[in-house]
Amino acid sequence: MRRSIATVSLSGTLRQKLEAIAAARFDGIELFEPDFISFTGSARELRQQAADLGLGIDLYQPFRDFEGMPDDLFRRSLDRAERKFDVMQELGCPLMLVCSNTSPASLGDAERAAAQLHELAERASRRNLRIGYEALAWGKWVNLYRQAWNIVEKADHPHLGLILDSFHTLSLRDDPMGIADIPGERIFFVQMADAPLLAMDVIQWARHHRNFPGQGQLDVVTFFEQALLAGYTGNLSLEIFNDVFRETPNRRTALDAMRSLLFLESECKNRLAARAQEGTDEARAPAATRALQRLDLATPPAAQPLGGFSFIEFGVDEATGQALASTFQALGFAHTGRHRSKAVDLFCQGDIQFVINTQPGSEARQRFEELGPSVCAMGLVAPDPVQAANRAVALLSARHTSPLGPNELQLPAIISPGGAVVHFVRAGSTLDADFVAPVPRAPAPQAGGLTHVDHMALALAHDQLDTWTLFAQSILGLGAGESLELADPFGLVRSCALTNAQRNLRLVLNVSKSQRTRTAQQVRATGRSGGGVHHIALATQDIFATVQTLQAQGVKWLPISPNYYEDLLARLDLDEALVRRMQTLNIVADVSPGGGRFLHAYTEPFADRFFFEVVQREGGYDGYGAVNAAVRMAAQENAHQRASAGQ
Ligand SMILES: O=C(O)c1ccc(O)c(O)c1
Ligand SMILES: [Mg+2]
Repeated sequence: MRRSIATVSLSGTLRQKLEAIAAARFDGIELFEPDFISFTGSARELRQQAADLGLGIDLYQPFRDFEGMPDDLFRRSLDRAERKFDVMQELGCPLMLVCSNTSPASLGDAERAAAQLHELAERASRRNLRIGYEALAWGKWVNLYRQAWNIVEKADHPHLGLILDSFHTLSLRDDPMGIADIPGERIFFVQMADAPLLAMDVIQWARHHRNFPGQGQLDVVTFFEQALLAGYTGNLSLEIFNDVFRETPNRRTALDAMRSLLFLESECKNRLAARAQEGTDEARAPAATRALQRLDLATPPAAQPLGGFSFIEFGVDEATGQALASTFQALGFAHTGRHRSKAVDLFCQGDIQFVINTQPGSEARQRFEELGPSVCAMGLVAPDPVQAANRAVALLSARHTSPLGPNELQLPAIISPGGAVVHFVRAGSTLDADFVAPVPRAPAPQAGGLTHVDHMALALAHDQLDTWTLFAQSILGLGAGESLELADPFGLVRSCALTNAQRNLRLVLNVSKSQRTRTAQQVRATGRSGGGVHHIALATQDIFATVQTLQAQGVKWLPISPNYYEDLLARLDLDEALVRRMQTLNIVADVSPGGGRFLHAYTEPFADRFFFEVVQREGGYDGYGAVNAAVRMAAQENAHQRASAGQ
């Protein structure tokens, strides 16, 4: 299919937008009229620039408030259209988008609307142009694709067809299932947009909060599959009005855009293949088969069920490495290995492997120079690591190869947004082969009963959230969970959780909505890349024993206000003796309606950057203790102020 994107979706001047769109290998653009009006060159020059970049100008949009007008206004609009047709011919653009009328002057008479669109299509046909009619969710009379299709059918002109936009249909919770019954050749264009579910006015939602498929919560796969079942073979296009995209570097946005289309195509292809084979849907099976035969939908290697974190690697300098090693040992990690050929150390506890990399000149070290102490790489368990990396590359991740020492294994790896390396490793494999027994630097600590990494939380710059969400969904196969706003003493932090179906790989993405929160300060401190690890949560089956043991080894737990425990007693039906024990150990709690319970405690931050959390999940608890985040952030701020005052 031809892949295109509306110019409104990206930041920059029109010229810069075209360059970013071409670099991401799109076939064409939807030219958003305001972008053309403010363009400094002529239509012919734009046509040439686009052609030089290998881009077609596939759609001119939008043409507003046309159909269903009183006669005098209709005549004036025809003149307006003829002028736009002149421009389109100069641009070499074959199709105009007419969106449903929002004018108070318009009349709700479908016959009139059809007759007027017929006339417009007739005028367009004289110049070999075509008209596509789109239902806007807030059109005065026409909001639904069925209404728009009804008018297109009535108008009955070969140069008039329907334009579908997933946002308008799905935002109104209209049923897309009827789309498959529309003749595919009468659908002239399909615009795709996803969006988070927000309770707000639909115009505001549409003009500020759309995002790419795979970044939101609308069922865009079902929508697009319906168009394919209808027999649609035209453009697969993105039209995204998004306040953050307007300021995000447009090369990244364009790559995300292409990734989202490849992902959408492959998801639809899987659906169609299932429909064609299973015989579960007799009525649609032939249409699914035809669509698969006709279309060259993207086919990345299949998604795999990833396991959890195999290892997490920290890139630091020697001094920070020493401090981190002490922290790990206090947390009950044994120093089990020294790398054969590099300044790299391995610390283990349960199934957790932490790596400290201080190798001068290494990428880990470069990352430290750029970001400060952070996670530079991680290993994720995959049934077939090579295929997992190949899927990521097919979905536009950069492949990563590291310089190998003697006898070292090359793990398939890719670069995640922001630059950390993601390695894929087989279940049960360890890093031991690359490491030898270290010279003991300190008496071995007592293990703290930590078993595995429960989740990793990242602090991201605000324009990285959508990029990360798409990466996590399309490449790591995670699904979006709760998205919450948490109150820091100096502003709100949005926290979005993602997890896989097996619940053994969990990520939390934090973005500060204020410039003044600790999260925002940490993100700023990481410089250009904007973001890094925020905290790492480690699981235990006995948090009381763990916290006590680790405290005795020097771990400093974040002090929680006594008021918190009084509130806990009032709020939750917890045993008082239990709560008092929690209080002595600074353990906090959450419960879920289904009877699940979450007990957790936070360490004081490491180097003012990230912290560790110890967590105990019980009874199917599936969240992250977000109710306690405000208390945690206030406690961190108090600790920070105390530390600053003490200096
Ligand atoms: O917000 C708008 O006005 C607008 C214009 C054109 C479109 O295709 C659309 O989906 C929305
Ligand atoms: Mg649209």
